[in-house]
This record gives sequence, C-alpha cells and structure tokens, in this order.
Amino acid sequence: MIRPTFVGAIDQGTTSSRFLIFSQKGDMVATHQLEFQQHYPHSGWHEQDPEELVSSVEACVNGCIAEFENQGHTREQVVAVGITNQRETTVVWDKTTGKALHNAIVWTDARSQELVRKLKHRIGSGELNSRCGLPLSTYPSASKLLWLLENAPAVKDAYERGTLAFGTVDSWLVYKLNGGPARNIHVTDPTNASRTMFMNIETLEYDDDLLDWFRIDRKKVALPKIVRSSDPKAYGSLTMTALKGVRITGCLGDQSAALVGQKGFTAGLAKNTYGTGCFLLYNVGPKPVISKHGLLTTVAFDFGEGKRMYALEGSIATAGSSVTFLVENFGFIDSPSKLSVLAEEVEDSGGCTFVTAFSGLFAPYWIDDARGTIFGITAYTKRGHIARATLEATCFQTQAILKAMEKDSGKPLTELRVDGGMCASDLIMQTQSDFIGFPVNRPGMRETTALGAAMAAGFAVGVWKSFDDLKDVNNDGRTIFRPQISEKEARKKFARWEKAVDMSRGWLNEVEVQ
Ligand SMILES: Nc1ncnc2c1ncn2[C@@H]1O[C@H](COP(=O)(O)OP(=O)(O)O)[C@@H](O)[C@H]1O
Ligand SMILES: O=P(O)(O)OC[C@H](O)CO
Repeated sequence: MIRPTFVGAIDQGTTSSRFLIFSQKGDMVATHQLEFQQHYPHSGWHEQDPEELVSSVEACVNGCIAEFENQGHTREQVVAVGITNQRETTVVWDKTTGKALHNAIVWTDARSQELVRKLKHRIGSGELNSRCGLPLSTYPSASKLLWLLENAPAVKDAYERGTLAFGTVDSWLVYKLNGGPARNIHVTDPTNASRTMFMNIETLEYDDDLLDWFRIDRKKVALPKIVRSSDPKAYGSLTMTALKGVRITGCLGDQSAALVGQKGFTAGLAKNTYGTGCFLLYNVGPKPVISKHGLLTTVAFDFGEGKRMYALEGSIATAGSSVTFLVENFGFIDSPSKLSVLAEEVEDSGGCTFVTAFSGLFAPYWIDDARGTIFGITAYTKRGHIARATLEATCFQTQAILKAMEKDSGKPLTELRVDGGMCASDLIMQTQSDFIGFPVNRPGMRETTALGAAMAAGFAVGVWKSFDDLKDVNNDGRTIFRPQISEKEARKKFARWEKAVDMSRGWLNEVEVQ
C-alpha cells in the first residue's frame, strides 16, 4: 500500500510556537502549540529566551507527531519540514560553543531609539531605504545588533574575538535543530534577510556599503548565508525530536509565509495578518518597488528563477498584543476571544480613540516618540468603549496603510485576504470592511502562515511542482465581510483617528528617551 505523504511546518511566532502537519491537499491534519515566556525588563524593552524558542519548537514537533500517529499515520510519512518565524527578532551566539550570548531582542523592542536618533544624523542615512527597502528605525535587526555590540559585554567580547554569530530566529532555529556547532549550518532566506537592513534588496546579497555604514566588520561577525526560501539541501535536517533525520527544505519569514499560504503568488494580490502585530503584504511582482508613502519593500518569496517576487509591506507594531494587554494588564476580559463580547456591549467607542503606540507607531507613520494614548475619555466611558477603541486601532492603521499602498502602486485593492489570531473575531473583520469600504475575505483554515512554510518545503522535494498544483488548496469555508456603513461615515471616523495620531506625536522628548 502506498501511504500518502505529508509536510510539516514549524511556526515560531511572537507569542507561541507551533508545529503543524499538512496533507498534499493542503489540509491541516495535526497541530501542537505552546506559548512561551515574554520578558519586558524595562518600559519599551521586549526579550525572549533563545533556548526556550528552540525547546518550545521541539516540544511542539513531538506533541504533534504523537497526535498524528494517534490518527494511524506514521512519522515516516512526513517527508519535509518548513520553517516560518517572527522576523527581525535578533539572536546572537558564540559559534564555537553554540550558546546564545544574550536574550533575543524582539522585533517590537524600542530600546535602540536613541541610537537610531543619532544614526539618522549620520551622512547617508537618507539613502538606506532605497538600498535595503527599510526605513531606519528600531524595528529592523540592524539597530538591535548595534545596541548589543555597544551594551552587552559578552557580545562585544565575542565580536572582538571573531566568534560572534548573528541571526534572525529562522537562522537560530536551523542552526540549533541541526545540532549547533557540530554541523554549523548558518543560513537564512531572502525574506528574513530583507528585514535586517544588511541585504541589498536588488541583489539579495549582503551589501558591503550598508555594513560599512553601520560600521559592522564582517570579519568579526558571522552573518547567515542567504539561500533560497525553498531548497532541498541548504537547511540541513532535524537532529533531535520525533522527526530526527527529516530534511528542512523551506524557510520564510512569517508574513511572507502567510502571503504564500494565501496563494498570493502573482502581482496585485495582498493579505493582511492580524497576529501580535498586523502586516499587510501586497505582491508587486519580480522587481522591488520603493515606497514614497511610508511602506517597506520586502522579499515576498524566493523559489528560484522566475519564482522570485517582491512585496510592499505595511507593518503595524501593536495589534493582537493590544488585546492581550486588555486581558493581562487591565484584566478587562479573561481571554482574547472575549474582546468582541465586551465590545458588543456598546454600540461604538463612545468618542474614544486609542492610539496603541506601545512601541511607537510603525507604517505608514513611523513616529518613534509616540506611546499608547487614549483620547476622548469622559465620565461616560465604559470598558466596552475601550475594547472597541482597541480593536478599531488596528483597523484604522490598516486603512491608513491601504491608502499609502494605493498611492505607491497606483491601483486600489478590491478585496483583502485575512488571517492571524485576531481575524477569528467577526466584529473585528466587519469593522475592518466598514472602514476600508470593500470586502474582507477570511479563509476556513486560518493557519495560512504555517501552510505557506509547508508549501515552500513541499516545492523543494516535489510534493507540489507548480503553483497550479495548489489551486484547490484552502478554498472551502471562506467568510466574506462586506461594508455596512457609508463612505461618509467611514471618512469621518478616519479623520478623528488621524487627529489622534497627530496629537500622539512627541510624547517622549529627547530627555525622556532611555
Ligand atoms: N478572538 C480573538 N479576538 C481578538 N484577538 C484575538 C482573538 N484570538 C486571538 N487574538 C489575538 O491574536 C494574537 C495571536 O495571534 P497569532 O496569529 O497566533 O499571533 P503570533 O503569530 O504573533 O504569535 C494574540 O495577540 C491575541 O491577543
Ligand atoms: O508574530 P507575528 O505574527 O506578529 O509576526 C511578527 C512579524 O514577523 C514581525 O515583523
């Protein structure tokens, strides 16, 4: 009997790690998920333990395989594994010992704000964006690595001794899952490398001028080799877990993976993922487009010649994390899924606008001196109003990003494909459609990020041979949300949001910046 083949996907997100197994039809057959600890040592700082990222992934693989085998399958049916990950989060380790030298600095971490402020005065700062696709800010990995080199003695020492290795979470996982220094597999893919500020967005190679500008000496720090997002050999294989020996053949930053999982293979398609943050990626085709309106240029995926695409990206730093904040810091609700219930106790936000700038505001505004601010509170304000204002904040920022995208691309979008934890809420998706004035399309199977990683891995080993092989994947159970308010009303709400954004500028002055 020929047993069907399956592909596994490691999804290492900001708040949890997951392992999922997909059939050749793209159906998710087994999954295991674990949350891990977040560390906030100071206001604006956000760290994770690199060892815990690895151990949570390994536990997820084992938990998922147990479930898979309970269904009557065998682990040998999993022929390849893909990795997708939170991007920009920076890990540094000693390449001789394989040990992390500092906690991972998470993409949301704003500690490098002062450093970035100084870098903005350095000659040539204005040219960085067109070379690497990213604005100089606390968000990409570059400023996080510079901060570590200036402030973490162990990192500085390893740099001086030439034993320092740098990577984003994909590189760290691949390195550790391959057994660390024994094999020393130190690689990344262009979707992740395009988030560092070290890669040239045209050539997809490290750019010596960029590294020189940041004063990073390549002889003193090992950077991961940039290889394709789908590759049968470059990523090695798992040396531990129930899938020991299985090859890792796909690697995509999570937002690129979601675009792939939503089958956004051709120019003009877009998706918006509402996870810890929220990220809208719009496929612009095989040539990069540099934004003039506050968006990022990123690699959508690199599946080899003729299958390499770029995207314009709108990044929102705080989305699902604002919901978690209401749960954990304010105790308004006991789980994120109750947000909609609380928000539905009231008809609207009662005049409140919440600018959820916990790490400053990202696209399209890039205001690093703003912090979370609620406007319009009166004696009338109830928790439900704040809940509504919280969910509306992500929808307003998405609306602002879409306006910028329309200006950059010259083409208005007519439908938004969505996924991520927050999109489970019908109220949020309806609000989104109301604000943007066109349909929001939510798939039945929402693990599109993991599906994208599985697709990248499956392409490398011939599980799928062309995009056309995937045309029937994840088409069932879609929900379409259509606008229910007038354009005039949406415009009025948006004008109030823009006013609030403007008023949130400059909250942190130079003296207060850490
Ligand atoms: N029903 C819901 N309504 C609103 N927010 C939700 C809901 N379910 C989950 N979330 C939010 O979604 C986020 C988790 O989404 P997920 O896509 O798993 O994130 P990540 O990949 O960043 O770890 C959490 O921040 C959580 O607060
Ligand atoms: O973990 P997510 O889904 O919020 O995604 C994190 C992004 O990759 C950060 O750029």
